[in-house]
Amino acid sequence: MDEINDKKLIFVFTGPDGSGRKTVAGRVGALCGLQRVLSYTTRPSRLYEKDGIDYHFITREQFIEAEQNEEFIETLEIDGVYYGIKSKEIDATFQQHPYVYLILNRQGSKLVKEVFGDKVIQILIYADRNKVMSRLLERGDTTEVIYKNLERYEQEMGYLKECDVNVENYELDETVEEVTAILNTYIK
Ligand SMILES: Nc1ncnc2c1ncn2[C@@H]1O[C@H](COP(=O)(O)OP(=O)(O)OP(=O)(O)O)[C@@H](O)[C@H]1O
Ligand SMILES: Nc1nc2c(ncn2[C@@H]2O[C@H](COP(=O)(O)O)[C@@H](O)[C@H]2O)c(=O)[nH]1
Repeated sequence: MDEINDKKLIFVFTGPDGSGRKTVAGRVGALCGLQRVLSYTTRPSRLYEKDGIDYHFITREQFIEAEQNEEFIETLEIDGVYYGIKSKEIDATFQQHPYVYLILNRQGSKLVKEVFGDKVIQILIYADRNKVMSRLLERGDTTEVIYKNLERYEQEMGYLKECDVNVENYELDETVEEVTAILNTYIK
């Protein structure tokens, strides 16, 4: 266990919605041996999403109860939808794996950095607005969801300079290769 405690690192994938964070993080995570800690959300699942894979989908009442019990390390509200990561799940994952990863927006990434300091590596994945829009359309998101996401584009991109790593995601295989090579420099 001491060996895990010495090595433990949290890789936070951030960046604009639709830039490909989840796809890149999933592939890099598998290649680098990172374990994902999933967020909880009160948002209804989208057609392509699965409970326990993309998020833990819970009711607003369940979220509020967990929040009152101080179970979340941080929470986020966007347009009446709540998101959060449970501290206990980060701790439990660290009992088994030295390296975990999270997918968070700018606010969550910043807060996790404040809590865990230099144990946190922030990786911003990005693509231009047009790419984001076309990928989300192809994924089947509604135009309403896409326009809501794009409203946050500049804000999320504005975090680029504060991240340890930033990679443009155009050719997926190249992005995965580049991010994997960088993350391997952090993993001993
Ligand atoms: N380099 C790429 N080239 C083409 N398509 C990609 C690339 N990277 C990701 N995609 C596709 O773009 C879509 C959005 O990717 P993904 O879900 O990983 O993004 P995200 O940033 O996690 O977005 P969100 O937070 O909205 O779920 C997916 O359908 C994914 O398969
Ligand atoms: N700070 C946090 N941000 C989170 C969390 N879970 C997801 N997110 C981010 O929210 C937006 C919107 O997500 P969507 O899936 O509804 O499009 C996106 O940037 C996510 O990465 C969390 O627990 N904390």
